[in-house]
Amino acid sequence: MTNTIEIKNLNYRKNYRSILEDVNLNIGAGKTVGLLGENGAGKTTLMRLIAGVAKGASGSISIDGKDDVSLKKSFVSFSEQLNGFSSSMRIDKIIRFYEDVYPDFSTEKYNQMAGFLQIDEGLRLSALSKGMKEKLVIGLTLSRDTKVYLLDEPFGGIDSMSRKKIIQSIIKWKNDDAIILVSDHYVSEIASILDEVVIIKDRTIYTQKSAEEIRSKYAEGIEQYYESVYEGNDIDD
Ligand SMILES: Nc1ncnc2c1ncn2[C@@H]1O[C@H](COP(=O)(O)OP(=O)(O)OP(=O)(O)O)[C@@H](O)[C@H]1O
Repeated sequence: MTNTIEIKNLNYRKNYRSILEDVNLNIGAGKTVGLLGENGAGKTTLMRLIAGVAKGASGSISIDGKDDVSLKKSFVSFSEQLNGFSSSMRIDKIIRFYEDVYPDFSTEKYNQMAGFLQIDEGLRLSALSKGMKEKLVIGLTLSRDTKVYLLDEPFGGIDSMSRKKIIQSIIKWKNDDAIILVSDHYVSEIASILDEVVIIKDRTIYTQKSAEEIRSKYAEGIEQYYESVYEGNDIDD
């Protein structure tokens, strides 16, 4: 199988501080991967680098063998927060913007998700709660047809019923060969759909393991494994 995301010797500094060091990571086509790490570990930074939003790293990040920033925009759908939009903008205008900017954006797919996201398109951004904004970001991100979806801590403010529905829709709509990388501090709800787990610790990729391997070693599953890594007592080969 081809490696759809291939990261080699990636180093990134910001304001004279090292943020990521010697990151090497391969993610195969079709995988749903949990990117875990404590606050400030570098999850968002790594996603911004993969999406081509953050620049200035050394090393390489290629998607389907191509390391070209302009192509990344068409290959990667990244759940950026809606900071670029004015808070007085109406949701329907934001959706029209996505339709114009991303030729792969499917309004039909968005409308299907909107059924359970229950976001009134007539509202202005400023009228949305934290959880409603997060739902909108997820809906917009997943409604594109791309090779890679990056969901950065997507569920923080979302109630558990909606989380479950969103997770079901991820399974339903994901193309077989698309990659989903989803970051979080804890994983209990998404654990069931993960094929692999990647943990960032000490500015680098501490481990990448298949979810199956973790489940076979840890009775309580991925959450327990993640905690044991951070407590420094993971059972390893
Ligand atoms: N614009 C910036 N300028 C300087 N340092 C930054 C900037 N953005 C992030 N950092 C630093 O980079 C490190 C990684 O931050 P990042 O946001 O990628 O972590 P994270 O794992 O996503 O954290 P969280 O779970 O809290 O969102 C942190 O130490 C943070 O202070």
